Amino acid sequence: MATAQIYPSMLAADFGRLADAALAVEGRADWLHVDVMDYHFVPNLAFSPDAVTALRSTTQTPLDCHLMIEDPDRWAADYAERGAANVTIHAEAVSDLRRTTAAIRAAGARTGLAVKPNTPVERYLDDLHRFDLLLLMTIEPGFGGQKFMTEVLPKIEAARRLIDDRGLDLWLQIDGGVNENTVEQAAAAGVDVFVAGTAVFGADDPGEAVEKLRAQALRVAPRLTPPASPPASRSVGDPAVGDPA
Ligand SMILES: O=C(CO)[C@H](O)[C@H](O)COP(=O)(O)O
Ligand SMILES: [Fe+2]
Repeated sequence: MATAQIYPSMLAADFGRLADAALAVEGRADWLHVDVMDYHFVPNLAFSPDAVTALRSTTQTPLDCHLMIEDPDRWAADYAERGAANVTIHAEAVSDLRRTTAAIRAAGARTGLAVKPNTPVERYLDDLHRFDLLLLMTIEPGFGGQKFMTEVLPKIEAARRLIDDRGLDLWLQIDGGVNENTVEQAAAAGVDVFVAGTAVFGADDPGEAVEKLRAQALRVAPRLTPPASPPASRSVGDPAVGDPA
């Protein structure tokens, strides 16, 4: 059993009112997803370390940093030191996976491995035990508001089987195009952590949008359970944060 978790992506928030956006989902969102982009790994630029520090001070919700940068070996630990509770690095960008995951953990954060839609998970089988989270991109990274790639669904199902068969302690996350029309397919395929930007911050009531997405996932996936305690009553460092039930 695993907890169904919804992570609103700050990339879709109003950049002039980021604190308000974070507060709009506080107590409803499990974590906040923060996309870090460097104009090199992806053709877009977002969320410096200082922005993470600032966001960290405005919300109780744990931060999940998704590093879409050319040199995660050099910068990943800094995001953990700035207060990210999870730092995810891209398989296509990392050079020294063992050292970089160790540095992230030493700075006190969980760590995730992200793969683009065409990157096979099988390539990293021997390293999966170093991670807490596996992120399967359901769009080509770089921009929000793209269409969910349904062709990734078999990859999600295969990853779910792999995690279960090997007994890996790994949350399975997807990112890109998650909305009311796609969340159920993904949940049924085996996802437990759903990043959603446009579907949350494009809604009239972002907090309610989070609850609706979680309810949809729970409806179709019996393996998923609701959060053990309301996200509002938890804090970073609390072992209950997002723990599988
Ligand atoms: O990593 C990302 C883009 O590379 C974002 O997390 C993604 O944009 C989420 O936004 P949406 O839900 O609108 O697709
Ligand atoms: Fe992301």
